[in-house]
Amino acid sequence: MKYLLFAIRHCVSKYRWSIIGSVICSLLVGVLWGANIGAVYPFAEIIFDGQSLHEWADRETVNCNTQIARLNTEIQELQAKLPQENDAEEASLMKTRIRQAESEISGWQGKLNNVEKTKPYIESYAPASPFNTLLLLVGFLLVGTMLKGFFLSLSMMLVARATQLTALDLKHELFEKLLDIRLGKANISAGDSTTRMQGDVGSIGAALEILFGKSVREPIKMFACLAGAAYINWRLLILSLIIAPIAAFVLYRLARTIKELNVRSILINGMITGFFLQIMEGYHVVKAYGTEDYEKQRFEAKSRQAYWERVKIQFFNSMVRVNNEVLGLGMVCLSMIAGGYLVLNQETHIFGIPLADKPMELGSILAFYAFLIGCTDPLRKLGDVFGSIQAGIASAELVYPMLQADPPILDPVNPVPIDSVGREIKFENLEFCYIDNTPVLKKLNLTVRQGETVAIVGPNGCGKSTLINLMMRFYDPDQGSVQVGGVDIRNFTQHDLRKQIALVTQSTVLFNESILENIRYGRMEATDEEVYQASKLAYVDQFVQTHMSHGYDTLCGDSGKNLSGGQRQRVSIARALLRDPDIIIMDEATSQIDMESERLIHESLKNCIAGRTAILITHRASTLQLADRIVVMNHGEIEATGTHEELIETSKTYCRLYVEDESEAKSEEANGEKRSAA
Ligand SMILES: Nc1ncnc2c1ncn2[C@@H]1O[C@H](COP(=O)(O)OP(=O)(O)OP(=O)(O)O)[C@@H](O)[C@H]1O
Repeated sequence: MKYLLFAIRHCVSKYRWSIIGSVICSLLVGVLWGANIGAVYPFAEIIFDGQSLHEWADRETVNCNTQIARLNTEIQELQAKLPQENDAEEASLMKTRIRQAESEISGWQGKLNNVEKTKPYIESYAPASPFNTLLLLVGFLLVGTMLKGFFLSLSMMLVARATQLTALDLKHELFEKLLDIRLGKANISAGDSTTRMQGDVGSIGAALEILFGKSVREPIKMFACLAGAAYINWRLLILSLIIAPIAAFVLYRLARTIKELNVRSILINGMITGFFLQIMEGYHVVKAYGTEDYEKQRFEAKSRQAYWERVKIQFFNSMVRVNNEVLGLGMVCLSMIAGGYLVLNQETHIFGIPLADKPMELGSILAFYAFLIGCTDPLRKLGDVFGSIQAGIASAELVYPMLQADPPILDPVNPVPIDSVGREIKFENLEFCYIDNTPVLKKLNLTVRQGETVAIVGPNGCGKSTLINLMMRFYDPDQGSVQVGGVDIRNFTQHDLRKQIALVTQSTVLFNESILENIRYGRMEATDEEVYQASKLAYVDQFVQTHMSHGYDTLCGDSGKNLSGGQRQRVSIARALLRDPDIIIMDEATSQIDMESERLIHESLKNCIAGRTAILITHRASTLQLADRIVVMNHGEIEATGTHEELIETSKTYCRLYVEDESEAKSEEANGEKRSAA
């Protein structure tokens, strides 16, 4: 509940007028609900007795006075007899009877006072004939019901406004947070993020809507009925409520179980979402390898697990309803037995326990039952929504810790302005591991001078991309530092740092936007003209003009699937060129580009890296030619540094990579020639 309280607090503090308005409306609904039920009394006592309100008031005045006089006489007689009574037991009975009679007198007196208080109003406003009194009551019921409906819908609208806006705020806050906390080693999967954003925020919104709606309205209605019942006979009401603590305990136990089941169900759903996203992403691999049945079975197994959790939740939710209905019925049954006994025997006590000031009339006991039955409807409605509140509590327990988590990569309190330093990049004694005790970088030292172009080569998995991840501050090193201009990059704001860098990643990430917008992502404020300029330099313009039906407005599709691998790479390079950065980082940027494009791009790359600090991770000999220096990495360490010729002589790893690469290139060239000859 602690976490849902954060959402409640937000809703109350930010949308307080809607909440206050809805509570006032709910109060009016409750009062009108109780008043409508209370109309049973005049129907039973007055109308169906063939009287008007005037006659009823007169009759009641006479009746109360008669009863008070009768009881006074009885008391006087008993008091007169008491001194002569020698039998102690008899004397005690007489004393008890005197006390009962006194209590009855106060009951009749109370009723007399009420009747006398209402009499002037009845005389001024109430119709004189019984039928007109009936019409008045029916009119009162109709108007009461219509007003109740009006205030009910107003309350629902105000609650929906406040709670849905709270859910919206939460969604925005979570989106912003997710943009920060997926950096570093925190392992928050796409499935979990999606479930938090889609399902859980909705579930919190629904729980708030119930909490400020039904959970306020229904207890008020219940309270109005209980107040009505207590007004008629509070002692009988307490007797009726004797089973309430047991029901409350059962409810408490059920609440815990339902919440735990909801947490489990949400986690399983997160897993299913993650699995589903993965299958949709790797759809063509599934088709190509014919693993549809295998994936179907895996999906069915996970869905079945989720199904069982839902079934269990529904079972316990139904138990809540049963519990509430048993409570409501138990209250009515207890009051029926006790009240029936009092009315039928015209008694005020049961087993010596006083349950009424005066013997109850049929109208009073019928109104009392009506009020208790009036309580069962809110109880049933509360039972129905109880599960949704528990689901909201469970969702809040998953969403709020995420919102409150510190981003793994933090900006410094007093950042150094990045413009005040040079652009030399230094990796100093760098150590890093993704998984504990599995070092990926081992005391790595490397300096890239300002304006220098360094190519990094090395076998798969040796840590080249990790180096880039640390340079971009997607992760912070375990030991050592990455420096720009001699300053540890942790002293710059992340925004400032990344603004100086254009990154072209291994897997080209494009969004399902137009080609124009995908390129503009490099610098959001760039004009169309600047985008076209960068496109020409990266040879995007070439294929846009010839292959794209809607030119630069052509959509790239999910993850850029409407473009070929090489085209995606070129869009990505255009994006980096548009950024006009001080530092360029390319991770295998040219791997998917055909030979002709590669040649042209290299020309533009040459211009692009001129005067800039550049790190190129590549295996391609042609790209290596752009580098001032080549660094060979192996097993998370720098194995050798030098020019191509030097490394051929000094580095076995480089020699192996380069020779393989060269022979690969040659065979590609030969294949190309064969194809063109054919
Ligand atoms: N997010 C991650 N969690 C755990 N281990 C990771 C993660 N990313 C990379 N690794 C591991 O770190 C090691 C270095 O990976 P890295 O991507 O830096 O290699 P690389 O030199 O860029 O390889 P390649 O040439 O194949 O791109 C690998 O053994 C890899 O399995």
